[in-house]
Amino acid sequence: MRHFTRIQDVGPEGVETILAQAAAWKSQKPGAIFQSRILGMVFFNPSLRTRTSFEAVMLRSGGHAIVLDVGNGVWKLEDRPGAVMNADRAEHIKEAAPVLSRLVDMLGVRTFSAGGGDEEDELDPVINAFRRHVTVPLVSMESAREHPCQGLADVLTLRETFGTTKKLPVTLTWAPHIKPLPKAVPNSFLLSAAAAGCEVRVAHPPGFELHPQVRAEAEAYAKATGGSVTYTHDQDEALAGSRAVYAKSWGPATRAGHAPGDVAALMASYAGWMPTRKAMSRAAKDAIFLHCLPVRRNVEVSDEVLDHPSSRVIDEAENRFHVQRSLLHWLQST
Ligand SMILES: NCCC[C@H](NC(=O)CCC(=O)O)C(=O)O
Ligand SMILES: NC(=O)OP(=O)(O)O
Repeated sequence: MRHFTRIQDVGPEGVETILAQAAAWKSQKPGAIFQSRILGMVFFNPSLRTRTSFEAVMLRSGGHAIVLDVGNGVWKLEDRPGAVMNADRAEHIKEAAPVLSRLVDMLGVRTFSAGGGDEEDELDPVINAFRRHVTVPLVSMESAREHPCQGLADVLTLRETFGTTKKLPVTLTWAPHIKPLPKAVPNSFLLSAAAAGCEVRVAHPPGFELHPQVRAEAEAYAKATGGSVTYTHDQDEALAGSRAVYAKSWGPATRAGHAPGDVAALMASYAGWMPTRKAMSRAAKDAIFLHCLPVRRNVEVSDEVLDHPSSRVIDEAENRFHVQRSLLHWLQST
């Protein structure tokens, strides 16, 4: 049985297979490939695109989706092994995952970082608790470490624009925000772009490094695909000649010793990292702008960048549908 909670579950080869099918089915609709199939979706956090795109995939392919919002009409779920459940979490994932598995054909879970730090995010406790206890294919709808469906949609968008991603220079740039956001999206863009053979440049202020294990994994993909990954604290240097600019905010590498106010102040001190047209003008003439959304306008990215014709953020969101249709089919096919 296959699961997809991280890019490592499919590797560069699987990325190619899933994206090729997604591209083919985008132009030639496959029909009722999920006839009478049910996708269960468990949300610990809010969503607009993920919820709608997965549900649309199932409905448009002859299947059905059941959406559960944890803590809102659904029991709060415990993930910790051996927990004494004397607080507000009434049900353990040890029961919830196998019960749902008896009732649906595939299960999706969204569970953001709990803010316990980078090492905890690497362990990805909630999605991995599901992974241990499901008996149907499990798909990540964003967890603490990765948002792999987003990564696939990002690469499909690059391919549609440029034809190929082989050695394509792309920049993943840190962007400002009012609070420290999770690293799942930057991790996934880095991993997916490296797996697709891009020349990935990562720009962030000092102290916002991505986890060494994520970087090592990206390095291995780049080595295997003829791509490359480099890091800089100089946004302009990264942007020079880039064909795509991917903006995303994320929190500092470690919050140890930072009071919440200090982190906000630290992030505010880098307000100048917000992509503007001036920054975009350093990129290649045909450069596109990407962001996973939702985006806080004029904090994270300026209006002029989001409203410029070079922005592909809406296409990128639509591509979630196409990659997920292909992915769910791939998960079901063994
Ligand atoms: N699924 C796409 C991004 C989700 C999440 N963003 C957020 O939580 C934004 C919240 C805000 O702007 O208040 C993140 O960065 O991982
Ligand atoms: N990009 C993305 O996952 O959006 P949602 O959080 O709205 O699902």
